[in-house]
Amino acid sequence: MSESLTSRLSGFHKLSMVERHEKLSQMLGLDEMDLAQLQGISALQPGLANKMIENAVGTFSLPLGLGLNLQINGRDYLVPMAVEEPSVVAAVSFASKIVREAGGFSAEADDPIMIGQVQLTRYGDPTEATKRIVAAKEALLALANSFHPSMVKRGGGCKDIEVRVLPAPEGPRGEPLLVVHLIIDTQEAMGANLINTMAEGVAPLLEQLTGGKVFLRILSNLADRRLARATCRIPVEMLADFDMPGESIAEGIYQASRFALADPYRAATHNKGIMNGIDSAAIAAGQDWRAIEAGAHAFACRDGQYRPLSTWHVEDGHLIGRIELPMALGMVGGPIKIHPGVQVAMKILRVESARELSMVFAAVGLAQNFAAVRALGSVGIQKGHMAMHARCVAVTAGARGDWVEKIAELLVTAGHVKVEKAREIIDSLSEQDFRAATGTDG
Ligand SMILES: CC(C)(COP(=O)([O-])OP(=O)([O-])OC[C@H]1O[C@@H](n2cnc3c(N)ncnc32)[C@H](O)[C@@H]1OP(=O)([O-])[O-])[C@@H](O)C(=O)NCCC(=O)NCCSC(=O)C[C@@](C)(O)CC(=O)[O-]
Ligand SMILES: NC(=O)C1=CN([C@@H]2O[C@H](COP(=O)(O)OP(=O)(O)OC[C@H]3O[C@@H](n4cnc5c(N)ncnc54)[C@H](O)[C@@H]3O)[C@@H](O)[C@H]2O)C=CC1
Repeated sequence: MSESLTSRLSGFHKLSMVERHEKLSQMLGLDEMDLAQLQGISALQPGLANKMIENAVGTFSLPLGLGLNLQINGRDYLVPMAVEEPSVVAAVSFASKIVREAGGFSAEADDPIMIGQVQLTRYGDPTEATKRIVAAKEALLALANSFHPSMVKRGGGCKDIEVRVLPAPEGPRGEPLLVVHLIIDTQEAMGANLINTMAEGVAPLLEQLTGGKVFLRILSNLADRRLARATCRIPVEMLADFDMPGESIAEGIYQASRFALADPYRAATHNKGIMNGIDSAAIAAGQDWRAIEAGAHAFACRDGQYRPLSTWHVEDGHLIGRIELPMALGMVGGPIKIHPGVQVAMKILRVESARELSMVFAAVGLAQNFAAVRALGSVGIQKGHMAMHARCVAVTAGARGDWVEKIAELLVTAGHVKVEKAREIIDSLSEQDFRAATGTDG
């Protein structure tokens, strides 16, 4: 495995899957088991699936693609992406190709600090209850850490206690809410289970200190102390395309950013585009993508209005993009060391820490967004997206084998990417071609 591996794999998408495997083997030293995993031959076995979840009746597959061309902080990354939607992987690779020519992404991530919440009720006077909890901070920290001494040895564990008094919501009980936050360094883990253990562990002492009653004890997915950020800076002239000057493309991207900043209806779609990339990478890398989603959307409305997670503006002849969002990821825990597909994905990703993984995901999100808003602000999304979606349309209409590409091309040329059109094309084929195209020639 070479440190200087390049993610710039021009024409990778034109290779057959076998050729792509050969290329990956050469570059990353993947062994036969890894390749068998990619080919689905040694995919997640039912026996293991039965240990992972309840009522297991089988396993479920998704296409796995490789996001290419990514360069972050001077290092190249190949990003495995598990996703069912056409054009997502192409879009990340496309955007990353432009950004690397402009110097690549810069990214950074906070320390892995998470929040565990304990909800206290019937505590009496909130000021007095708060005072007692704050006074017992050292005892609470020691108690929390006693449930995970190995985390403390690693340099993590519960680092601080905060008390929040929140106004009572509408309803019959008028008591303000008293919420204790455990501020926990989870090191290389996403941390949910260990945080929950600590939150449950300190609850009896909190009840004893305040005379109150604890109800919920659980982590917060609004991981706003564990943010990842990525930026890119592209000379405007590099954006020229579709017979349009770079200035016009940059203007379209800037207008997309303004639209999303002003309007939650647009911001939701803008952020969906970002999550196209992040979720796909998260699924492949065995991360809890519901936790990432929940954190991202809660963070997006932190000032009271739902806003975009990324912004774009032009400065000194450069298009500047920025993204910032919570990123609670792990290199250990959950399915990460168990799922065989995740093992291969991690070999391909070559990240050494949860922080590094967070930076990669942030850059993937920004790349995905760049590709979408570049298309949306110029020729529209359908041109690039529908060209790739045409293959799914052809399959839906009954095409099989090599005929899928042929029919997809005919659909794009006809400018009519619809199942009815694909059926019409298939029905118009000679009997021999029809049989070949629909896989019914025996
Ligand atoms: C689709 C492209 C990339 C085509 O763009 P293109 O101009 O045909 O690409 P190109 O031929 O210039 O190729 C440049 C690079 O892109 C990659 N690439 C190019 N083609 C392929 C391919 N077939 N398979 C794999 N990779 C591909 C590949 O890395 C290639 O480098 P090369 O290998 O040539 O050195 C472009 O039109 C694009 O980025 N469109 C946007 C697509 C998009 O955003 N899709 C997301 C789904 S839509 C959605 O759900 C979100 C949305 C839109 O609602 C979000 C929002 O509203 O903000
Ligand atoms: N609201 C949410 O997001 C919730 C998520 N979950 C699930 O919890 C799981 C994540 O919980 P975790 O506690 O992260 O996983 P986990 O319960 O598998 O624990 C990870 C363990 O790895 C060990 N470890 C070894 N080396 C480590 C290192 N260098 N740094 C840190 N820990 C190290 C620690 O003992 C730690 O407890 C995910 O599967 C998630 O789906 C569970 C409940 C709620």
